Amino acid sequence: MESVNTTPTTEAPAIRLQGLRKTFGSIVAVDGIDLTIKAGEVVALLGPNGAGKSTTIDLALGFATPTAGSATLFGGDPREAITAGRVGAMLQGGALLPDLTVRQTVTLIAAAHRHPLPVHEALERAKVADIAKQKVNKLSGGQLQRARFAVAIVSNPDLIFLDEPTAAMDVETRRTFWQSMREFTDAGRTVVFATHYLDEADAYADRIVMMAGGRVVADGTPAEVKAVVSGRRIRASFDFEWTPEAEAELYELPGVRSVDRRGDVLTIVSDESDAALRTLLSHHADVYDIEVTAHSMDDAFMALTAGADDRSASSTVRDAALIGDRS
Ligand SMILES: Nc1ncnc2c1ncn2[C@@H]1O[C@H](COP(=O)(O)OP(=O)(O)OP(=O)(O)O)[C@@H](O)[C@H]1O
Repeated sequence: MESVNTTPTTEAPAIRLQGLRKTFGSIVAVDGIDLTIKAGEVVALLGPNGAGKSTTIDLALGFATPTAGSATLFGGDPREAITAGRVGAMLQGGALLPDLTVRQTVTLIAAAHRHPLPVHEALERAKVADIAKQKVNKLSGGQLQRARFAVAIVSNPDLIFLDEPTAAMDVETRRTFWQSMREFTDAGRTVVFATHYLDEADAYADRIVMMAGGRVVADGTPAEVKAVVSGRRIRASFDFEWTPEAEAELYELPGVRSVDRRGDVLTIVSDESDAALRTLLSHHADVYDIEVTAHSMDDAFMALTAGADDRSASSTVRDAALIGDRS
């Protein structure tokens, strides 16, 4: 009788980067990154231009050799995972053959894999079934991105890397793209995507890894990253006379961090926004058009990536909160 090994195995992380570093001459593109991404996580890689996002993805895929450190996928060499069809990628500038149709392109890639999705399924999932007969060189920028997504998923990968996948997509196409991504990840697949659209990261990622100057400056859930910039913003129009005394009084409101005035609009940032608003209204019952908003991902991005080039950036949200507090 054949023996069956029923011992449970601990699944290796989808991605493990250890002490990862890459230099190009005197340029330090990636400056010592330690990152573990578990299977099933949807991770957004954020950071300003030149932060090292694309280089990190290239290193994780084994497309570039690290100057120091290591990158593994599912506990092994990235090239093994790629050969096994476990990894799909949509990279910046990844070219497709111009004279093939979308269907021919996806069919060609499917043939190179052992356990591909049926071609019609990949076309439907990427929402390109309607343009399957169109030649690649006749596609618009947004259509081309969707075709490249079909190519990335046809191997039926467990892990997918997307480098600025929605660049060149209009608002509606972006929405449709993320809907198909969400359907695709419902099956527990791991996704790492780099983007400049902070709203996308906020809406679709479980985890945000923010990079600046080749380092990780924040790593946490979208809510944790946004919480780095503490307080809420109260904005209101006012009619009262703006005097030094009136301004000083506003600084006495509970939890106030800042007071700003533009024309007849007042902005107060407070850690105790409910109490601050109540007190404000008790002193100035006539303020109107009141808005209370949480800080946005844009605010967190600005606070976390500012001054990263001085290489003093920290590596966790907790530490990064200090950067936010000081700014
Ligand atoms: N092949 C290369 N040769 C020389 N320098 C490079 C190379 N690739 C990247 N760099 C440099 O490494 C740094 C990081 O670049 P990278 O493309 O990884 O950043 P990024 O965060 O993806 O930026 P973007 O948002 O603009 O795509 C930059 O200073 C870039 O100029």
